[in-house]
Amino acid sequence: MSYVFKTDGLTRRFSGFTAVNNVSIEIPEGGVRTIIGPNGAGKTTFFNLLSGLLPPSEGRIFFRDRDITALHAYQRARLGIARSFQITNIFGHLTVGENVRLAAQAVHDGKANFFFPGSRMDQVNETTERVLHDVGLWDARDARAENLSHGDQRRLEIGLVIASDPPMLLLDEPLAGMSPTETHETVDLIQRISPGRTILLVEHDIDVVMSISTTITVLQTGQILATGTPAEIRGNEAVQRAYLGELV
Ligand SMILES: Nc1ncnc2c1ncn2[C@@H]1O[C@H](COP(=O)(O)OP(=O)(O)OP(=O)(O)O)[C@@H](O)[C@H]1O
Repeated sequence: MSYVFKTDGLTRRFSGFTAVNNVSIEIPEGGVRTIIGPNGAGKTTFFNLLSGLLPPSEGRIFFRDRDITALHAYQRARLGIARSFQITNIFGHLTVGENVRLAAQAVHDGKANFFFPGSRMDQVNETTERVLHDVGLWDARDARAENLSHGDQRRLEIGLVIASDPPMLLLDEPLAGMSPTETHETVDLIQRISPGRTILLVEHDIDVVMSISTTITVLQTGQILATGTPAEIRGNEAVQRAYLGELV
């Protein structure tokens, strides 16, 4: 099977505490894979290991057959592994359009590049426009980013991530703090940008998880408890005992 990510015995310890414990997983190309689990199960640590924010204590990580274990986060980003950073990436004093334009410009060399030929400028303009439409912020393009609602800032953040057209997106709790309307719009956005990409999500909203995921992986105390379709996970007794309880 072709996979985007494969981990082999991935382990991360913090001063003797094992947050991710010997996780071996293959994430196939395409679809939405959601990681769920109780608080402290190791979901964010697992994300940080995949995106290169944290080095593993043990184990290896492969991206499309390439061993990326030793690569830095920026090197992984250049391979097309994009991760959202929960608004911290947004420049509040710039407009929404300027934020997206900077992300579109930064695509090739990993840093903002203000000097390039006209043909590249056309590409940047095109990408900026497409992303603003994709994330539903075209009408807000001239607003300062800091004046957006929380939900719109989260959507802008997703826009910055997709500006580089990455094949692999890691979204850590993209719905956190959103109103029901914002949640609905953002779920819709994730579904619209998912064709042709692999999306890896950490999400707590179990209704959203069940409706949006192709496959769900359940982590518990740093280990994989189960992997399956939403229906399989819903019907899994071990998962119900450990986590879902009366939620489903
Ligand atoms: N930098 C760190 N130093 C020490 N312990 C850490 C560190 N990062 C995470 N941990 C611990 O590792 C465990 C897993 O944390 P992690 O944030 O990965 O869990 P999570 O499943 O994402 O939880 P939540 O759903 O609450 O966000 C927790 O017990 C946490 O306290």
